Amino acid sequence: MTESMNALLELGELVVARGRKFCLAPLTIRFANPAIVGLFGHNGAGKTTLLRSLAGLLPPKSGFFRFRGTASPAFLPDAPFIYKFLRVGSVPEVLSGYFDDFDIARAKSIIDDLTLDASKKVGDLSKGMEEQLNLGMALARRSSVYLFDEPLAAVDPVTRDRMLELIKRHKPDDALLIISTHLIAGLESLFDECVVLHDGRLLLRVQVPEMPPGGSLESSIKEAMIHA
Ligand SMILES: Nc1ncnc2c1ncn2[C@@H]1O[C@H](COP(=O)(O)OP(=O)(O)OP(=O)(O)O)[C@@H](O)[C@H]1O
Repeated sequence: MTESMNALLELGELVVARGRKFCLAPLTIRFANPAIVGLFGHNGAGKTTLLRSLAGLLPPKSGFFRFRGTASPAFLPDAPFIYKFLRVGSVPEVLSGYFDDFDIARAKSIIDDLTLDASKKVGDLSKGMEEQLNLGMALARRSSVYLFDEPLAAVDPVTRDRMLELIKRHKPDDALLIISTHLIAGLESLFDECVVLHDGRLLLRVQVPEMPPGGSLESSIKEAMIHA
């Protein structure tokens, strides 16, 4: 097997158009190893476009992406995807009908971890609880690639920490997780690497463990974005 075929995710000269004005420039990136990758960039940089395209929801104009084997990615969109009329306790059973790779036992244990009331309707959860449920159910899929679009945008700091714990506990060790976010401070310990987009182009890719001693991830990313 060639090195290239071994990558968990590989993008080759990927171009995705969004509307008439925006285009992800040809993106060539290879994610060889399991990791948690932060996807950064200013509003409109193309983060959602990239993740939706990798999730199979926006066709490439040209170029390619491929996952290792026949894996399909577990995608968490930026708006809740679980029907609000469902009772929390019935969500694992229902989602297992949608996703072949859904792990009902893991989903139930995540719901227990979140101490959510199984008899409540999803629509009656607070916004933060609903976000946690959606994140948890995306993690309950058995995939080698997880794509999470801004899961931490609308939650308070305590809920955010619980969601980070959930990710650390339930992300399979051998999987790649790409998570788009505007938050950098406080998340440094989560990321193995960071990718920054600017106007659809790859502006920066940093391996967090290779940062110079005393170097701040936040200032490196901000510097790159300011001088782009
Ligand atoms: N449905 C759409 N139709 C046309 N253009 C769109 C659509 N959605 C997004 N765009 C455009 O695509 C570009 C990239 O948007 P995208 O949502 O991918 O950026 P983003 O980095 O996720 O931004 P944010 O941080 O604000 O979520 C923007 O110029 C945006 O205006």
